[in-house]
Amino acid sequence: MTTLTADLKKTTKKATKKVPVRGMMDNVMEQFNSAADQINLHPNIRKILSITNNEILVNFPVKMDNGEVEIFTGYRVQHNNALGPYKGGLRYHPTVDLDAARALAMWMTWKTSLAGLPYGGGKGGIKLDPSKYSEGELERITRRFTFALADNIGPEHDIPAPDVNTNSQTMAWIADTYMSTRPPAERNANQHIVTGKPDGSGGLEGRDRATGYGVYLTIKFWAEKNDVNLEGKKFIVQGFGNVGYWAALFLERDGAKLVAVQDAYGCIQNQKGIAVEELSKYTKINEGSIADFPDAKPVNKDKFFGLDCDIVIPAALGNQITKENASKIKGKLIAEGANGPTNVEGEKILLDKGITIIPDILCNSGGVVGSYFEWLQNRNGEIWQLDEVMAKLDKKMKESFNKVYDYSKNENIDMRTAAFCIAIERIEKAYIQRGIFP
Ligand SMILES: NC(=O)C1=CN([C@@H]2O[C@H](COP(=O)(O)OP(=O)(O)OC[C@H]3O[C@@H](n4cnc5c(N)ncnc54)[C@H](O)[C@@H]3O)[C@@H](O)[C@H]2O)C=CC1
Ligand SMILES: O=C(O)CCC(=O)C(=O)O
Repeated sequence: MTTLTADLKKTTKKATKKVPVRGMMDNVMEQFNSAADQINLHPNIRKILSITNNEILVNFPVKMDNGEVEIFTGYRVQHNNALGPYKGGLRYHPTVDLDAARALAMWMTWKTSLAGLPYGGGKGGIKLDPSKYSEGELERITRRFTFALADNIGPEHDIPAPDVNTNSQTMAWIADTYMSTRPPAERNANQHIVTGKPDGSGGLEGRDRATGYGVYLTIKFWAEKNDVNLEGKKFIVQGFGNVGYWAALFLERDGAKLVAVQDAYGCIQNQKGIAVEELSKYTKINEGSIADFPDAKPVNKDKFFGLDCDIVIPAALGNQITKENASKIKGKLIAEGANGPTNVEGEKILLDKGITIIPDILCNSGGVVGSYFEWLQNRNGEIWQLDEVMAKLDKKMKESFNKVYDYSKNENIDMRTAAFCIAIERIEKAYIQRGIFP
């Protein structure tokens, strides 16, 4: 008995000593609370925004190519809809869980608010590694997931979009499945149930490049404000998918030089420059991977963020820049293509070193702005041209960038806190105008 108690005590002591791993929710909540303190947010609104409105978890069966049935778990978290329907992507990745979906949904609320869109925030996905499934299996998984979610999403209620490991094909399957669940006369009026569709099926020309273009624009705007010439500037990109590829391409076209890339399969470097289109062509014949690209040398992935460069673009997953690697970063500017790539501890180190961070909710907001254009296009029965889309995107990104930049200078705070303050103040105003808190 004594021994058991002593053992229990030992275990408890050990357990309390253990350093907890920071989840994505810890980060988004710390970011939110520090902005809420800055603007002295109404306590009732702080309570509402600290929690998600709805959390949908679905388990659904799908028949695999070998005839066996596998059960998948999908999520859709709807954080807040004070400004309009929930909006945000669907991610297919082994790290998808409730904590990740909650945090990503919250970031969407701030992002859509900051961008001045009539949307709230949502996010979701399926916990799976898509590389383990055939195209046919992924189609059946997507259709089953859509069917399971169908009563909880809608073109005026919650509008999904692409994210990690989902693309225009995934969105086409979702649109097709969702529309088939509606009465025949209403089917075509539901095309805006998802954005990021292929441009032959209601998609918007330019949505494919919208996020990466927005990342590039925010870097360009920052460079202009700070008298920096992008010509010859070296940049590194983590993630060479939709966001990383397009951001790199636009930066290269402006004279900057891609010198290192990391993806899920490898990490490569060439200080003389890596040709973006050549690397992209290579990934298409190499199962999506950058590994062993002939015109670059492999690098240990733990060295990636410490490589010599001027600009760092994390464009893969969350929690990548942390207290373990932040002090090694040599770039003077971080442009967050990914959602939540820098955790709070990593950010503190970067800010102390005088490194500027263009925060995710501003930097990668070109994607959801493009999605808004697609949604309007579908709703109004229009077809927009590429040059028109890019010009409108440019204008929207510039407005957001200037708002955040000026707020940050006026209040003497970092750009993330400034972006959060602007986003939260817009939602606070909506609640107060509605008279919820007389
Ligand atoms: N697609 C969009 O329109 C938007 C995406 N984002 C964010 O941008 C990020 C990237 O999204 P997409 O480019 O759409 O995804 P994607 O699926 O097209 O590409 C993801 C890339 O990240 C790489 N990657 C995955 N795990 C990695 C790891 N552990 N280490 C290094 N690289 C890894 C993959 O190999 C791939 O190159 C995500 O954080 C997403 O939430 C943000 C706004 C909009
Ligand atoms: O295009 C959208 O609706 C949202 C894209 C997304 O998931 C994001 O901005 O993180």
